[in-house]
Amino acid sequence: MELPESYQQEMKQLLKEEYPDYLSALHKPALHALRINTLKISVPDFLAAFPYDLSPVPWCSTSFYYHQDGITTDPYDYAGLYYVQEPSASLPASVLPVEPGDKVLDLCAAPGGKTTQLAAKLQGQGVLIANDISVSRCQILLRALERAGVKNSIVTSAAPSQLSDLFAGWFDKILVDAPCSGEGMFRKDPAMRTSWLEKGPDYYAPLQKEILANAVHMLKPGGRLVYSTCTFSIKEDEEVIQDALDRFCDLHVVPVPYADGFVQNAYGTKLFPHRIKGEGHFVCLLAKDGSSEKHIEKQDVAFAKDGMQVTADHAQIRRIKEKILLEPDIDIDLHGIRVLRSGLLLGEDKGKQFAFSQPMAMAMREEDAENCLYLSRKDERVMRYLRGETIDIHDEPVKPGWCLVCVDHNPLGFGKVTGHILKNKLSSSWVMH
Ligand SMILES: C[S@@+](CC[C@H](N)C(=O)[O-])C[C@H]1O[C@@H](n2cnc3c(N)ncnc32)[C@H](O)[C@@H]1O
Repeated sequence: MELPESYQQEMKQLLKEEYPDYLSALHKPALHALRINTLKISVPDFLAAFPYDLSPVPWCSTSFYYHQDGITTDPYDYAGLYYVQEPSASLPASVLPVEPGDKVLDLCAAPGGKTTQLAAKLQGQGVLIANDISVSRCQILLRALERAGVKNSIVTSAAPSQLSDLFAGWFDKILVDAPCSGEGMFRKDPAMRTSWLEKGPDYYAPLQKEILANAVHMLKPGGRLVYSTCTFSIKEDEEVIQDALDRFCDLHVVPVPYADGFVQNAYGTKLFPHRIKGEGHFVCLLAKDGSSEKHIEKQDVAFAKDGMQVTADHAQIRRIKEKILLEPDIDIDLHGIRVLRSGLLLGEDKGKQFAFSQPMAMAMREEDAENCLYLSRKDERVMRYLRGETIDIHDEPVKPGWCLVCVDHNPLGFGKVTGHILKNKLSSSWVMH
């Protein structure tokens, strides 16, 4: 589909002599990137082990372009070692200065690309509230957090106005990756051009202003907030920031580091597909005046059973019927808010036996298990295990009973060893099809 006429006029005004370059960029293929999950593996260790060609995305130290197929069916993807993320989408969370121990809110979080990036920055310390108004999209978000091995998140599905007073002045860092008209997606997803005609900047701008105002209300003095969109419209970007600056006199814009091709003004940074290798984004970093203190907790063993353990920062064990969860200990009563998951699901306690959950395996490190089966990524048993099959044990030194199955030292899931057989304990919804 052609670009909508009124959009063409807006972009001509915005880009002036660069407009033809923008148009020709729309005919080039979209670019693909993956972001290494540094909650599980360091960048050098991942690059040393991963067999595909990767090249760095200039504005995000954990993001890399890839050019091959097969990335989304690789065992390392299954192990949560990376997340496939459009290159320019890695900028917002990379400029939010999240530190371990922070209380972080991702207000429009689903499907979870930026949430998992924020969780990696927290390194398991502090708490991450991941919210999205759409319950169905929250299910995808929850799975992304589980696969990434995140222990300290709470997934809620609420309108920002429902959270605003409850969490007034509570968060150190907030990401508002707002719903938008998606102009930056026109190359990757031409269907966005049709939805732009139905819901364009005039539809989204009032919604974005309201979402951002609620977010600022939840930010601590001294806190930082990123507002981002994947659109170029001044109405949805600069004018939304101006509205927040008009409403909150203790708010100001903070410059973000420049990378080649960025377009920067007093409101933020724009990424255009003819200037950078990516689809397009707008990012603004805001600071609230003042200062606040926080302290980092040390990680303790929080749960241990049958030779498997999970460590956590400031967490408590909670039982909901048979389900056992490791829950971040926050001082806010979430009664009345739809909570899809609070913390990490450890497993189900059925009296005589305890069944470990797949999210627990994803949140463990090899040293958290007394009994591990180590498989190399070249071993054909890796894919058989991921397909839910029983696998043979060769001469690996594993003991009978619960066992953590690892690919190159990275946990994939549980099994139970009897003799020379490993019975597969992947739950059906995690089996690779
Ligand atoms: C751009 S997407 C977020 C993408 C996500 N941050 C990521 O990186 O994977 C915007 C999200 O805002 C949510 N949304 C729509 N209206 C909303 C509202 N009024 N309040 C909060 N979230 C809203 C949508 O469901 C959608 O998931």
